Amino acid sequence: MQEALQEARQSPPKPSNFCVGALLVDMDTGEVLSRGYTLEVEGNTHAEQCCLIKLAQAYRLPEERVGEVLPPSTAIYTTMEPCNMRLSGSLPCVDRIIRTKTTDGKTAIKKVYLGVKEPEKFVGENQGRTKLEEHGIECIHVPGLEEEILKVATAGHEK
Ligand SMILES: Nc1nc(=O)c(N)c(NC[C@H](O)[C@H](O)[C@H](O)COP(=O)(O)O)[nH]1
Ligand SMILES: [Zn+2]
Repeated sequence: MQEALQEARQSPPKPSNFCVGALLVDMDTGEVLSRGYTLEVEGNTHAEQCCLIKLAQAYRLPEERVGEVLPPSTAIYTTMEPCNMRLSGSLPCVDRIIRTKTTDGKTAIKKVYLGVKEPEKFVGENQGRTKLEEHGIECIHVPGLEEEILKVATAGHEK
């Protein structure tokens, strides 16, 4: 989670979203497969989305096929819980995580480690965790960095 927070610190602050950082990790080997932060990839991109896009690009695949190159027991560490609705209308990260299907039809991402729940500033209560759990994806809150994560996440918000 510390490494994800390091990523978040690189995100350009904006009043209309949160600065978030994320890592994709192979749980069997501990290898960091990809890392990203909000707005890293061009467009209005989220940290989790950037991790998936960058890995897909490395394999010359579109993001929606990234599940084909993810190990079967992948975890995503994200400083803020994945979004389940976005004001911009872009596909939420919960759906991007769920569609990382491997060839056996299961999701490659099995665990989501999150630093904080999403503050109810933009879209009210984030129901993402329920949806992830319904798809057999375990959500684990990693305590201890909440204050720092939120300070970084809201850097672009008016004081
Ligand atoms: N988990 C997560 N990772 C991010 O990288 C990010 N920026 C958010 N932010 C959640 C917030 O709800 C949305 O940023 C707003 O709803 C605005 O939506 P857009 O980002 O413009 O699509 N959440
Ligand atoms: Zn998102």
